[in-house]
Amino acid sequence: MTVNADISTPSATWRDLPAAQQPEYPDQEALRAVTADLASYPPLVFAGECDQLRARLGAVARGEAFLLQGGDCAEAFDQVSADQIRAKLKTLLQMSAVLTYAAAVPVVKVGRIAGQYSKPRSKPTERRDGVELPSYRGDSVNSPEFTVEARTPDPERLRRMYHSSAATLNLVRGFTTGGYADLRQVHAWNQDFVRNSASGQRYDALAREIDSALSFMKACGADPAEFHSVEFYASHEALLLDYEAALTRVDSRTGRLYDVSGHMVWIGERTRQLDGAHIEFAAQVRNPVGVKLGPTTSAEEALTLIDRLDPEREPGRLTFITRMGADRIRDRLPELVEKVTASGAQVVWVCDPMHGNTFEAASGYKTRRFDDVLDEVKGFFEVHKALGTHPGGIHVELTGDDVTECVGGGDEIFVDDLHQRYETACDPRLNRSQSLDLAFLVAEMYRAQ
Ligand SMILES: O=C[C@H](O)[C@H](O)COP(=O)(O)O
Ligand SMILES: C=C(OP(=O)(O)O)C(=O)O
Repeated sequence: MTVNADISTPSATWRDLPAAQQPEYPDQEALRAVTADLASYPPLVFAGECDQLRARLGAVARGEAFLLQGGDCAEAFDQVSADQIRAKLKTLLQMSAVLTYAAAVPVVKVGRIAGQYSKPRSKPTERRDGVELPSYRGDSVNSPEFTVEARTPDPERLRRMYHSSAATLNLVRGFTTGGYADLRQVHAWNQDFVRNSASGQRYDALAREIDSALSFMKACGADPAEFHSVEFYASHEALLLDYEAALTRVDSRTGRLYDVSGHMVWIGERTRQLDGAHIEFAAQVRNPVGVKLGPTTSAEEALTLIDRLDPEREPGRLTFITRMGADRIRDRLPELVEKVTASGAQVVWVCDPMHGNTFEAASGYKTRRFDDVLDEVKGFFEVHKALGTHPGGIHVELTGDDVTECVGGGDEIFVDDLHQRYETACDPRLNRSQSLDLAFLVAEMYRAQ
């Protein structure tokens, strides 16, 4: 049971600090009314579930499991449909089956889902044909159309974010515990895909092996409950502090604060200032938290983040999601890992191979090369191997749809193909085939490790 946190209590110390990347709402009274309503709504997740994820991530920190975290760059309100949610889940389940079976490691599955509606932007405004308007900041803030009305931040969108997250989470819970995620469905997840895709065919061969292994185990009398449902957790960037605070509640079991908008929340590269509101907010809640670390992060900053966010040095509490870029990871990561390890902290190290590898194609589309994504993951594994530390997982932007947003991959997408199905609301995502390719390659790297 959780009860509302009084957001004017000392736990709201973040309110006195500068908060980067917040929308400028023209109607503050409307914002207050919406957040007051949100504070009265039921939690989207339970504190006990957050504790369970923290324990699972503790196993990752100790080198006993691998984290697969993935989903849309930005979820969109008009894509809260059964088909879209199932496609994302199916892709993550397939990737997880590949990693579990081919790398023989337990996989902790966390979606960028049911709350990933807010985007930090490089520039506060966008200019087109001499007209300047606020940038699109995700469906929780405004709308992508280039009109004054669409781009004006509207606090009512926070309410839609809550309801969209609730609907998504409800379906995800149904899929993951109601039979769809049963390992015996390992073929079914691939049915619409296998015929015309190299990665689909490779997956099908693996699914056949899994099937035989399951039949063998069943014949031996082993058919554990773990094979019939999966533990799946929801995560998003805790960007809009008004929303996150309205969903922060006191856990009646422990008296501690939990952000019940998602199981895990992370603080982005653009909002992780040590003296800023986001880190202060994350320090107050008991959820497992992540922090993105870009290529300019110093070892001192990483150590201070540990002191702030994981003072009890609890494995699973803090995940560092590095996003250095393929050309910098081998230079930048070793010092961070070495100094953090020397400090005695046991954080989860995760590689986001997407955000340091974005570029604009001549056609104007933002894109990423599959080879750069792969190279960053390779660099991540190399660094951890050299230091004897655990490459804890990957964090990827992906979709279950056959979009053409990133170039390369086994079923190669060329720069000239980008226009065919470029559907992301913000950054380019791996499509289903590229996601599976990545899972197979990561599994190979993990085994070699
Ligand atoms: O997903 C991450 C950021 O929101 C995104 O990379 C920012 O993109 P921009 O540089 O186009 O603002
Ligand atoms: C904005 C994101 O990443 P970063 O903070 O690493 O730029 C993101 O993961 O959506």
